[in-house]
Amino acid sequence: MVCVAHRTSFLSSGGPINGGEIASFPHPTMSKFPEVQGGGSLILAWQIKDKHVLVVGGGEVAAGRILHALNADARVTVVCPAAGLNEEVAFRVTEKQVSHVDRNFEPSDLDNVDMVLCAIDDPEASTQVWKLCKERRITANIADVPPECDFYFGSVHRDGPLQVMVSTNGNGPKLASIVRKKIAETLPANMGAAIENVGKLRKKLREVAPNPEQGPKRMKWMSGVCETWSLDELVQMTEKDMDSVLSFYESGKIPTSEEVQNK
Ligand SMILES: C[C@@]1(CC(=O)O)C2=NC(=C\c3[nH]c(c(CCC(=O)O)c3CC(=O)O)Cc3[nH]c(c(CC(=O)O)c3CCC(=O)O)/C=C3\N/C(=C\2)[C@@H](CCC(=O)O)[C@]3(C)CC(=O)O)/[C@H]1CCC(=O)O
Ligand SMILES: NC(=O)c1ccc[n+]([C@@H]2O[C@H](COP(=O)([O-])OP(=O)(O)OC[C@H]3O[C@@H](n4cnc5c(N)ncnc54)[C@H](O)[C@@H]3O)[C@@H](O)[C@H]2O)c1
Repeated sequence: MVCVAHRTSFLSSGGPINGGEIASFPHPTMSKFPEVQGGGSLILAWQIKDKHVLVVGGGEVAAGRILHALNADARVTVVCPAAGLNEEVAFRVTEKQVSHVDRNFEPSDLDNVDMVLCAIDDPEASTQVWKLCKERRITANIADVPPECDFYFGSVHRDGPLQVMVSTNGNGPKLASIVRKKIAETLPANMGAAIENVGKLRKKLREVAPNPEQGPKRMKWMSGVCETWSLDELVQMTEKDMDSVLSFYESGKIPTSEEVQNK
């Protein structure tokens, strides 16, 4: 997941203050704190693993929703007459990647459901699904009906543990897809692999320094490694290298890749 703002360097994250300068604020409306820009969405990385997602409909849009939910390890049930399933959704049913209820939606389908994704070509029925979800306080997205969405989908680039989501907040979904492709083109091909290795290293570091009091030192050191090692070096980092890097932690030193290789 990419997070644009950084908790300790928000001043340089493109707010109203140029270049992160904290000198003086002659303009009365200027503040040393980031300007609030309402009208956005709260972009989160929803942990839906093992939760129950109900997908209403089995067409092309439903197929996309199902893939997003499965990629997040959710348990997915699709309610849709078998005759209405498109090739991809039918494949997921045959492969038992999803459970299938072979009929039109019924209110009882909402029992024990954590999230509803509705993508049907029947506006009246989908508004009914939305109303029932709200009565039962179930989080829902009705495809293409912004006023009937607790959240919108976005255009997603995926590379291993990395996910980059682009939202235009309902203004232009096609443009979201174009911006996503542009962003993806600028990323190095090995970004996902580098992130995987950093994930492993962080896990090992927590084993070496498990105490909460170590938190600030641990985070500072980990950030230092990410800044010191190039992406290619992070991709090449072996388990043995990781253990070697970790042997420097106690001293606070951040070794370069060469220092680790020569150790
Ligand atoms: C990003 C993406 C994610 C996904 O669905 O996975 C997504 N729509 C995608 C494609 C797409 N959707 C539409 C077109 C046709 C061209 C066009 O109209 O532009 C295309 C292009 C195509 O198909 O290539 C039609 C459309 N969509 C919505 C409306 C209703 C309205 O605007 O009022 C209408 C008009 C219906 C009409 O006119 O009748 C509404 C929504 N669509 C959203 C998400 C949410 C806002 C996201 C944002 O603003 O960033 C939101 C609000 C709610 C939601 O559904 O969650 C996915 C691209 C994935 C990718 O390729 O990477
Ligand atoms: N947000 C987006 O990205 C986006 C893009 C294109 C279309 N849409 C919208 O999403 C909806 C679905 O589009 P599609 O292209 O997947 O349509 P589609 O015609 O391919 O699929 C509709 C599906 O809904 C099923 N269905 C209809 N009534 C049902 C009911 N009561 N219960 C269960 N299943 C039912 C049909 O059997 C079929 O499987 C449409 O409203 C469309 O406008 C959204």
